[in-house]
Amino acid sequence: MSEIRVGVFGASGRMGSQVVHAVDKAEGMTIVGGVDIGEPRETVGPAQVIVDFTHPDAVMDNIEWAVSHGINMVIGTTGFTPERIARVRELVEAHPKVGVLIASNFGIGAILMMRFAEIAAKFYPSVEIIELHHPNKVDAPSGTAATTARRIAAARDEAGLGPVPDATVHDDGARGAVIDGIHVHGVRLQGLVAHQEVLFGQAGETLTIREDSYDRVSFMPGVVAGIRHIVAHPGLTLEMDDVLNF
Ligand SMILES: NC(=O)C1=CN([C@@H]2O[C@H](COP(=O)(O)OP(=O)(O)OC[C@H]3O[C@@H](n4cnc5c(N)ncnc54)[C@H](OP(=O)(O)O)[C@@H]3O)[C@@H](O)[C@H]2O)C=CC1
Ligand SMILES: O=C(O)C1=N[C@H](C(=O)O)C[C@H](O)C1
Repeated sequence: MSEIRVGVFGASGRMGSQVVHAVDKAEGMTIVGGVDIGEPRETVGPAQVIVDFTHPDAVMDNIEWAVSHGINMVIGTTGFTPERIARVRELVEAHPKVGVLIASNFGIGAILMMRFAEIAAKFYPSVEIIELHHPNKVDAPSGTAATTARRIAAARDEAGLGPVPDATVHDDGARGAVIDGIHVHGVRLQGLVAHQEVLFGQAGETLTIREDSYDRVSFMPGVVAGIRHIVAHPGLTLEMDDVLNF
């Protein structure tokens, strides 16, 4: 079988450079081009899959371009609101042969953390998220924290839990951002890479689910699995649960 031809948007970035290396080493796929800001996207023209780790301000335009050129995408760039997801859904519906995978985190521990948090959500009235990242991160709160908050909120809704009872806000941001009713706190600190804690509480007990990525190499098996998945799955795939089959 022929190799999957992979292009990378954001190829010189912290993540993009790791992706180039990981795809180069992976069996059954090969790098056909990399693009950075200001460079022509046509460079990756022969690609079957484009991996995008660029910037929340750039990613929607990149998707419009790739999907309209019939190229599948694996997207790790963050900044996806429900409105942005709806637009991507429209695009892939208009190009039914194309697959787009959007995952806010490709690390296995983070994928499990989000799932575990979703399972725990219905058992605890109180919940808060703390995300901790390197200081050069462009966005806050992180995509992982936003996705976790939305999934927890959906699980709470489904279980008939009301709003989190501890959400008093009369301060200068000390209680963090609020996403779908869930408080999210962002820490930016030299020495960190990517970390998150989800704290659950009820009378007399807490549960903390924590994941730490110490090196961006931790995201690479997920990216490679995403590339293999998307060439066989047209349409929109959100997050890694279906890719990992759980
Ligand atoms: N889903 C996941 O598992 C992970 C997601 N991320 C997300 O990935 C994104 C990138 O993170 P990171 O690699 O740390 O960031 P970097 O700033 O290190 O890399 C981004 C790269 O994209 C380039 N770039 C910016 N705009 C464009 C564009 N329009 N076309 C092509 N290239 C462009 C930048 O170029 P220049 O430097 O010249 O601006 C840079 O080389 C963020 O949204 C981050 O949150 C990060 C880690 C894991
Ligand atoms: O910018 C990063 O570094 C990361 N971004 C993603 C996010 O915003 O959740 C994934 C991971 O946390 C690393």
